[in-house]
Amino acid sequence: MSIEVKNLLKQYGEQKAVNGISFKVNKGEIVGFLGPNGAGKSTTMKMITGYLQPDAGDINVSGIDVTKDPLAAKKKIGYLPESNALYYDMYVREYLDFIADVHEITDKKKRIEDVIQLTGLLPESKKRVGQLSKGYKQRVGLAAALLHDPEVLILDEPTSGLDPNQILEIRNVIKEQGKNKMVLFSSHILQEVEAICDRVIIINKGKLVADNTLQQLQQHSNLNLVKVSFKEPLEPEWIKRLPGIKSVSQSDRFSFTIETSDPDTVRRELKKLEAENNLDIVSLQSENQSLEEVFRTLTGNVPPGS
Ligand SMILES: Nc1ncnc2c1ncn2[C@@H]1O[C@H](COP(=O)(O)OP(=O)(O)OP(=O)(O)O)[C@@H](O)[C@H]1O
Repeated sequence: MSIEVKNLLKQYGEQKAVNGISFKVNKGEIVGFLGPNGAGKSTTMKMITGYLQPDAGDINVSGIDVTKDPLAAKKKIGYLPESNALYYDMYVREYLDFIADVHEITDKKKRIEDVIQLTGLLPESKKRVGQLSKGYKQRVGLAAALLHDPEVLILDEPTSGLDPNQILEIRNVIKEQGKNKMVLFSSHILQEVEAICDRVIIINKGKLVADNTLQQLQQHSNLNLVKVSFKEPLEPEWIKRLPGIKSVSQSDRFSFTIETSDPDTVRRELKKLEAENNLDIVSLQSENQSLEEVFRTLTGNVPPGS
C-alpha cells in the first residue's frame, strides 16, 4: 500500500505547473503537502486522484497505474478537492446515500451513520447541504471522501474556511484516519502541518524543494540559532570574531542570539572563549529554525532580518 509518483509533469501552455515531481507515501503516514499559492499542489493532487491526466510521469496508487486505470484507482482513494462541489439541494444523508451508491457500498446505512459521527456532522445532518455553513459543507465533503473506507486520503486544504474549534476537530479526524490509511493533505497553515504530520513535502514553482520528516527538515535547514548568556557584559565583537557565525543580535548586554549553519562549532568556540578569557556562560542553547522559517527559506521568501 503506497502512493508513488515519479517525474510528474503538467504543463499549461508555456507554464510547467508541475515540473518533474517524485515522492512516495507509505501506509500509516500523514504527509503534509506545502507550497506557496500557485506552487502546483492542487494540480499534483488532481493527477494522483485520476482527475487530470499528466503530460509525463508515473503515478502508482496501491499497485494501480492511475493514468492507465483511473477508475480502479478512484476506488482506493478518498479525495476532498479544494473547491468541493456538492449537490446543494440534497439533504446531508441523501447526498451521502447518493455517493454510497456511486461506490456500490453494501451496508450503506451503517456506513453513512459512521461517517456522520466521525466528521461531527450529526447536529446539522437534517439540513440540506446548501443550508450548511462553509465548515459543515467541508465536513460533508470529508464524509463523502471517507464513505468507501479508502486506503488513501487526498485532502486539498481540508481545514480551509473552518473556525478554530472545527479545525481542531477535523485535524483529529485526519490524525485518527492516518493510523491505518495513507494521508496526503495540503495546507497553508504551518502549525497544522507541525501538529499532525510525520513528514512534509514542500513544492515551489512546480518543483520539489523538500521531502523530509519535520525533525530532519528543521535539523538540516542551513540556519540554526545558538542563544548564549554570560554572567558579565560582553562586547558583541568578541562573538562576531568567532568562526562559523552568520549574524549576531543582542537582547541585552549579557545575551546574544547567533545565526549559524554550524551550531556545534559555535558552541565549542563559545566554550573556548569562556575558558580563555575567564568568562562565565550562564546559559547556552541551540534552536532549530521554525517550520515557518524553513518554509520561507526554501520557497525563496527569506525571513526578514536575515
Ligand atoms: N486549468 C488551468 N489552466 C491554466 N493554468 C492553470 C490551470 N490550473 C492551474 N493552473 C496554474 O498552474 C499553477 C499551479 O496551480 P495549482 O492550483 O496547482 O497551485 P496550488 O499550489 O494548489 O495553489 P493554491 O495554494 O493557491 O491553491 C498556477 O500558476 C495556476 O495558475
